[in-house]
Amino acid sequence: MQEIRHGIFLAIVILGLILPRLILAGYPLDSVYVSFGIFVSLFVDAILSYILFGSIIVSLVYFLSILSLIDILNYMNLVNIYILFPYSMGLAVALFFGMIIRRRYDDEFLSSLRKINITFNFYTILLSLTFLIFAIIIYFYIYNSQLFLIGSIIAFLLLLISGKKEDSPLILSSWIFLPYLMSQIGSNGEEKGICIGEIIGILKRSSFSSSKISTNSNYKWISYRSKFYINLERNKNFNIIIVGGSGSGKSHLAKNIIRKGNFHFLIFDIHGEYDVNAKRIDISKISINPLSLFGQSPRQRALEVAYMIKSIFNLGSLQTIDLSNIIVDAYGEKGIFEDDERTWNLPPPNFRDVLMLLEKKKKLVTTSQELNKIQSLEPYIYFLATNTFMDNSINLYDLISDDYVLDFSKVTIPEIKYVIIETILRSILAYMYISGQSNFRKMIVIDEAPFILSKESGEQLMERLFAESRKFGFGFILISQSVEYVRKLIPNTSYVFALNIVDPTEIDFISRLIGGQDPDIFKAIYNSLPKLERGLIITRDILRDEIILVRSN
Ligand SMILES: Nc1ncnc2c1ncn2[C@@H]1O[C@H](COP(=O)(O)OP(=O)(O)OP(=O)(O)O)[C@@H](O)[C@H]1O
Repeated sequence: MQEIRHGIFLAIVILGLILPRLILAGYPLDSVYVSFGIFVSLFVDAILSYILFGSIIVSLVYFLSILSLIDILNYMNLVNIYILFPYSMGLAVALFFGMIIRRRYDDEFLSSLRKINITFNFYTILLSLTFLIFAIIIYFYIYNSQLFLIGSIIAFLLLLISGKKEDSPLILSSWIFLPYLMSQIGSNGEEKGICIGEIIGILKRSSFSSSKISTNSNYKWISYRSKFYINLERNKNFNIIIVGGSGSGKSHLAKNIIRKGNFHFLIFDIHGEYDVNAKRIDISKISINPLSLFGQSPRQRALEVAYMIKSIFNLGSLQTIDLSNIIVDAYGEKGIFEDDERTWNLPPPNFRDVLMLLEKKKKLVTTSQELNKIQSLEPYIYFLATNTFMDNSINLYDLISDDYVLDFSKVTIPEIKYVIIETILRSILAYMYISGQSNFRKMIVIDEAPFILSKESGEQLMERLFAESRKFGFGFILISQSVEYVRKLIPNTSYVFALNIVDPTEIDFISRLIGGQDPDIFKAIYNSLPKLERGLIITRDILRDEIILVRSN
C-alpha cells in the first residue's frame, strides 16, 4: 500500500511538470503561461501529498524531491524563491481543511516512529555503503551537487534504520525516493509477529466515513489497508482475551493465532471444536488425582482443594476449614507430613482415602456435634470419590512439552469438568515454579473461560496465572461471550479482541474498555460492535495507539 501511494504520487508529480510544457510547446520555458501551469501543478501536488501521506514532514521532504525532479528535467531556471509559494500555499490549504475535518493534527510519519525497531544487519550495511560510495562518486565528483549528495547520505541513514537491503539502490535517487524510505522505517517492527488478518479501518475524528459500518459519532471508520500483526514478544505479557457473541468467530480467531504462532500450545476444548494438528486427549477416558501435591506442601494443597470444593458447592468457611484439616490428615495417613519435605514425594491419597478416613473418624467421635460436622462433609467427598479422580493416568508435565488438545466434550458433569480443569491449571502453575524462568514457549487456550472464572477459586487462580506466567514463558488465550468474567484479567492482557456483541451491557463495558474516557470514541465503538460481521474485530493497535477494525483471516 505504502509503495503504491508513493508510486502514484511521483507519477502525478512528473506528469504535472511535463504536461504544461507539452501543452504550451510554443512558449519558452520561462514564459508566464508555462510557469503558471507548473505553479498550479505544484499547488495540487502539495494538497495531494498531504491527503496521501497525512504528514507535513513527508510533504516538506517531497518538496525537495520535486526540486530534484525539476533539476533532472532541466527546469532549473524555475528554481527561485517563488517556487516555494504554490507548494506552501497548497500545503496550508490541505492542513486547514484537514484540521477542520479531523479536528486535530495527527502526523502519520511521527506516529510510525513509535514502531521503529532498529536491528543492524551486516548485509544491509555493506550494500548501502556500496551504493553510498557510488552516490558520492556521481554527485560529488561528476555532478558536483552538494544538495543531491546530502539527499543520498540521508537516504543511506534511513536505510540503516529500516534494514531493508532491497531498497539500497534508492540511495542513488537522492531526495526523490526519500519520503518512501521514511515510510519504511516505521514498518520494520510491524512485520515481526503473527499476521491474523487485515486492518480495514482506523477510528478517527472525521466528518466523512469511508466504511459501511456507521458509528453515529464524530469518530468514524476511515478506510485503511494493511496487514495486522500481533507481536507477543514485544508486549508486557503474552495474554490475549477474545470476547464476542455466539458464532462471531472467537474460536476461529484463536485457532488462527495458534496455527501461525511459533510456540507449543495446550487447548482446553470444552465443546470438542478444535480441529488443529496436535495430540488429542479424551478427558472422559483419563483419571487425575486432585490431591497430587505438585511439589507443594500438604497443607497448602489441602487448602487449595478445600477452597476449590467450597467454590463448587458453596460450602461455608468453617466447613472449608474442616475439610482442609481432614485432607491434611489423609496426607498424614499416607506418611506425608508438612514438616518433612522428603515425604512429599510419596504417593498421595485420593478422595476414596479421604472418605475412608471420614468413616474412621465417625466411629471415634464422642459428641453428636462432631458427628454432624463429619457427616456434613461426606456428600461432597462421596461425589468426588469416583474413578475419574483415583490416580494420574497421564503425566501432567507432559502436557507442557508438546501440542495438546484436551477434549472435554464427553465429560457431562460440570463439577467434574471443573475439578479437572482447575487441577490441570494448578499443575501448570506448579510446573512454572519448578522449571523457573524461561523464554516464551507455550500458549494455553481456554474456550468458555467463564466456566472457570465464575468460580471464586478459578478466578483467583487465573488472576495469578495471568499476572505471573510471562516470566515462565507462558501465555493465555481466554475466550468468553461475556466481558464480566474477564474484566479483572484485563490489566495483565496485551490484546483484547472484540467481535460482534449484541448484549447492551456487554457492549457498554467493552466500548469503555477499548475506547477509554472519550465519549465520542465510546459512542463510535458502542454503535459499531453490534454491526460487526462474523470475523470482524475491533481492537486497539498498541504500536500505533489507534483503534482499528480488523478482518480476521
Ligand atoms: N474470519 C473468518 N473467516 C471465515 N470463516 C469464519 C471466520 N470467523 C468465523 N468463521 C466461521 O464461522 C463459524 C463460527 O465461528 P466460531 O466457531 O469461531 O464462532 P464462536 O464465536 O467461537 O462461536 P461459539 O461461541 O458459538 O463457539 C465457523 O464455522 C467458522 O469457521
